Amino acid sequence: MVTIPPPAPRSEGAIGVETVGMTKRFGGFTALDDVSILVPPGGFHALLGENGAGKSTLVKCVMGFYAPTSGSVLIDGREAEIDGPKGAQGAGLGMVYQHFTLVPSLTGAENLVIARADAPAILDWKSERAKLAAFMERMPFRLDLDRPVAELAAGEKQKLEIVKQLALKARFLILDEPTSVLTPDEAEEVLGLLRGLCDAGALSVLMISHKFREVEAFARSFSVLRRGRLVGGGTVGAVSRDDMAAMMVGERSVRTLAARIGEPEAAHDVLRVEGVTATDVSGLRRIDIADLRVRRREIVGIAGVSGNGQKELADVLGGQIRATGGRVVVQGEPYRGSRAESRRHRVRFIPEEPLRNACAPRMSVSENLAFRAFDRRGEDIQARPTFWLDRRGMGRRAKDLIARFKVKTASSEAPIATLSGGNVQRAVLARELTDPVDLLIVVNPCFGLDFSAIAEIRNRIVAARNAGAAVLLISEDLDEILELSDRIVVMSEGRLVYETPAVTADSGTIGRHMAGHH
Ligand SMILES: Nc1ncnc2c1ncn2[C@@H]1O[C@H](COP(=O)(O)OP(=O)(O)OP(=O)(O)O)[C@@H](O)[C@H]1O
Repeated sequence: MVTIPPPAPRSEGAIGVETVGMTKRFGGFTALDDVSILVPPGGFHALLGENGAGKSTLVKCVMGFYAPTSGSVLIDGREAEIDGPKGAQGAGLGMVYQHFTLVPSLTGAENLVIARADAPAILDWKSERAKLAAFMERMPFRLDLDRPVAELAAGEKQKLEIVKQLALKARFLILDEPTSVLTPDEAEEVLGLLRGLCDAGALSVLMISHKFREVEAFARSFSVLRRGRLVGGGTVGAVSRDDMAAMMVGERSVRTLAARIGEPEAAHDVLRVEGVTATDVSGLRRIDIADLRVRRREIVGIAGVSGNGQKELADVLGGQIRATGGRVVVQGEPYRGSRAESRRHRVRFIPEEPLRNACAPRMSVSENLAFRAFDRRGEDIQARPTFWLDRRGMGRRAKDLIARFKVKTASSEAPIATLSGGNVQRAVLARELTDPVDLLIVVNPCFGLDFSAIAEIRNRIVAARNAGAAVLLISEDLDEILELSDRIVVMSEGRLVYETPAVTADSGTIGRHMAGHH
């Protein structure tokens, strides 16, 4: 038999990438089990799966962050030895993450130059600029490279991340939920441009996404992972959305959103923010909140494009930064977000990026679940303090919460940082939502979660409201705000600029206020 050797590698244009029998074990746990996926040159392939399905593990094996337990990566049909991120870059592979990796204080041009592995110690800016200008001519993205990254909107930053990878000569790009920080319009633009590059044969894309709409609009083919195994896939358009969802979750049914029960109690303000002014650490961003009230049994949704002061408002309420003026009042008393005050008024705060902001990453799931009550007698957080850690009690409580909130973890003693993003989120919600709550403050609670986790978490928020909690929901996801809120307030440039009851809300009007047209 004559075997035909694969064609000699080309030095430009899209490359095809294939994983063959990829398996990755962490100790006794198999995160990835014999997964073979092909992205042809110029392909746009979506990788779907619930939180913890193994998507990140697969792409980390491709990028050389992890050495697979077995299996290999083929590039244009040839086996590739990728021994780390530098090797991946040399092989034409690039990755764009959910969160930005740019240096905020540097301009776009400076970021592009320092990203190069061969960046010289002393730069000849004139020649670098000329090279960059020539490179940008060939890009479909228009970007102002002279502005510091900190001043760019999220969509611009994401474009710059992509341009950076293309400048590093990526011919196969992995995108890990690239649109989670973008407005719908920005997402359309960025994905449309990438699809254009694929169609022109300049790039191949593998995109991790939880958004069916995006997958249907931009990807050509898809694969679905479930519990580390490849369980389905095919051509986009040939499979219905329901069938894709069924492949992701298997036999389980997904809950639909629980109904809101009872009316907000107009006479009972739980939270009042009165004339609060504050400035972020950089001193660049200022908020000025004239009057915000959240009542018992009410969800108030704060809508806004990322970076319009939502983070600073959350930081004031969470006690991370001090207000420079005005006051926050909870249940009629001044409130500064201390642990004692939050315990007394039963305030729970779920910040965004919970692994970074609400967990000790290297401590176990069990210890992280015990943060609220570890120094109290028994399991009641209102109880008197104790000096001894009750490890057995902590373990019992952790196992119970893990089961009730369906946290997927190898064990309650595993470091919480080893859990997938969605499962960290579930663990934090388990900790914050088990005891009675009077005021719940949540920031982007479903960021990066799959649709069944989203349904579950939104249900928990509505259940807290139905049980009488006042809920302040700060979210960049307008669909989430529209779905959950009783009342919607738009935040723009540090101020609350528009308010509407959710029943009569018009998303077009809200969108215009979000975009700064008041
Ligand atoms: N370094 C590690 N050590 C131990 N277990 C790990 C490690 N990294 C991942 N896992 C486990 O492997 C499984 C797959 O995780 P992975 O991050 O690949 O999921 P994912 O599909 O990307 O999820 P998400 O959508 O939540 O990001 C999870 O159960 C996770 O706990």
